[in-house]
Amino acid sequence: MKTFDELWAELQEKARTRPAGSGTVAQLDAGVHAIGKKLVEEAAESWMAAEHEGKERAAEEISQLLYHAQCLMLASGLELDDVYAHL
Ligand SMILES: N=c1c2ncn([C@@H]3O[C@H](COP(=O)(O)OP(=O)(O)OP(=O)(O)O)[C@@H](O)[C@H]3O)c2ncn1[C@@H]1O[C@H](COP(=O)(O)O)[C@@H](O)[C@H]1O
Repeated sequence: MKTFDELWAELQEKARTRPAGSGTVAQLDAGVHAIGKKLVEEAAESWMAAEHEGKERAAEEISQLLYHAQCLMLASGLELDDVYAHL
C-alpha cells in the first residue's frame, strides 16, 4: 500500500531516471493527449464501478484515476503545490 504523496515521489523519480520497462515513462512519452484520454477512460470506469460494481472495484478504478492524474501533472510540468493552491 502507498499514499498519494508516496506515489507522486515514485513517479517523479521514474520520470527523472527513465528506467526500462516503466509504464509511467511510456505514458509520459505518449504525451498529454494520450494521458488525457486515459484519464477520461479511468474516470468513466470509476463512475461505472461506483454505481454498479461495489466498493472494492470502485476503489481499484479510482486508484487508477489518481495514477493517471499524476501522470498528467508530470506531463504538464505541474507540481503538487500548483494543484493544492486551488483546493
Ligand atoms: N498505480 C499504478 C497504476 N494504476 C494504473 N496503472 C496503469 O493503468 C492501466 C490500467 O488500465 P486499465 O485497467 O484500463 O487496463 P488496460 O486497458 O489493460 O490498460 P492499458 O492497455 O491501457 O495499459 C494499467 O495497465 C497500468 O498500465 C498504473 N501503473 C502504475 N502504477 C504504479 O506506478 C508506479 C510506477 O509504475 P511503473 O512506471 O510502471 O514502474 C508503481 O508503483 C505502480 O504500482
